[in-house]
Amino acid sequence: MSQPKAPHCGLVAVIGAPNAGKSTLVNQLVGQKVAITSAKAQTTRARLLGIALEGETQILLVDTPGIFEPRRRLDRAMVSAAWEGTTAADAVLLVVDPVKQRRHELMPLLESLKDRLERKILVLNKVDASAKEPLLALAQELGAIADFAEVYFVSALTGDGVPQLKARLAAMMPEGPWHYPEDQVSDASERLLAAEVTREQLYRQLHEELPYDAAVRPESYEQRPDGSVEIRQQIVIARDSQKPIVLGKQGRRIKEIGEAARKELAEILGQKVHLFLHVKVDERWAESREVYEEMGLDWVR
Ligand SMILES: Nc1nc2c(ncn2[C@@H]2O[C@H](COP(=O)(O)OP(=O)(O)OP(=O)(O)O)[C@@H](O)[C@H]2O)c(=O)[nH]1
Repeated sequence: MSQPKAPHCGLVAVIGAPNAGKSTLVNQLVGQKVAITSAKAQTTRARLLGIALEGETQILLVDTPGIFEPRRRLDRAMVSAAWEGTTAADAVLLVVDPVKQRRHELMPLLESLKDRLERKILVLNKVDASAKEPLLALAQELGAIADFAEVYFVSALTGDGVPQLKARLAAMMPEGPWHYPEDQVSDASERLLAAEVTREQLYRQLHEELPYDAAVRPESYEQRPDGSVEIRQQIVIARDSQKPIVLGKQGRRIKEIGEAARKELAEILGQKVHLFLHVKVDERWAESREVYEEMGLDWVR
């Protein structure tokens, strides 16, 4: 792998309450879609890493799942993945939505930041949707709880303020060789990314009808000689009664989900995509080690 003359490389952990805009910010910092964003909270299950480049510096971003009260095993695994990603970081970004502050989720995060040695940066996001004065007051209030090295006001959506944040992050990264080739923006395998895209469509199209009880498992991912890619995935649901919801009348719903995911994938991968979806009922999927590992999560007791 070729390296620049004076390479710098470091890790930045991105934490925040669900829906604060972490995925959107990572995408904006990287400059293209890597992490999957959605209006529904807690959708980030797999740990995806965004890689941002700024001059000779590579910034590795750990986009963590929303941290919340863990109940099921799956939830505990998400929380553990979130924190695992933040242990050896060179900086921690706390992303806050100043409008919907979700204090019950924000406060424990702020508390836990107190003991952390990394450089802490407060990012007040969504400035496009909030008034200025309360923002300053909020920055002061949160700054009194955890000791932030810096505060940034950004809009991850429009990109406002993000270049400044990125330049500053780059300046904090230690000297060291790049970990990834220049053209790589994510270490998530394409299989996993493809499953994330389908899962996002599943949630987007089924809204509240199918809360968190579904997973998308990658089955196969094969390059065809004609330059296209054939992707097979399983939509795993917990109950038989959910099958008609996913399939829709005469299979129309799953067809639409597949079509939207296929289009998006073709765009991201830059090649023609053949996507095959199958629905499988597995009552115990949320307790299955295999499903966890496929999603890039560790199995926690
Ligand atoms: N107006 C506005 N909306 C934003 C901004 N950043 C993110 N959003 C929206 O907020 C919602 C949540 O954004 P995500 O990036 O998915 O949030 P997240 O923190 O990764 O969420 P989890 O995966 O649930 O932890 C989405 O609907 C985004 O479009 C912003 O700067 N301005």
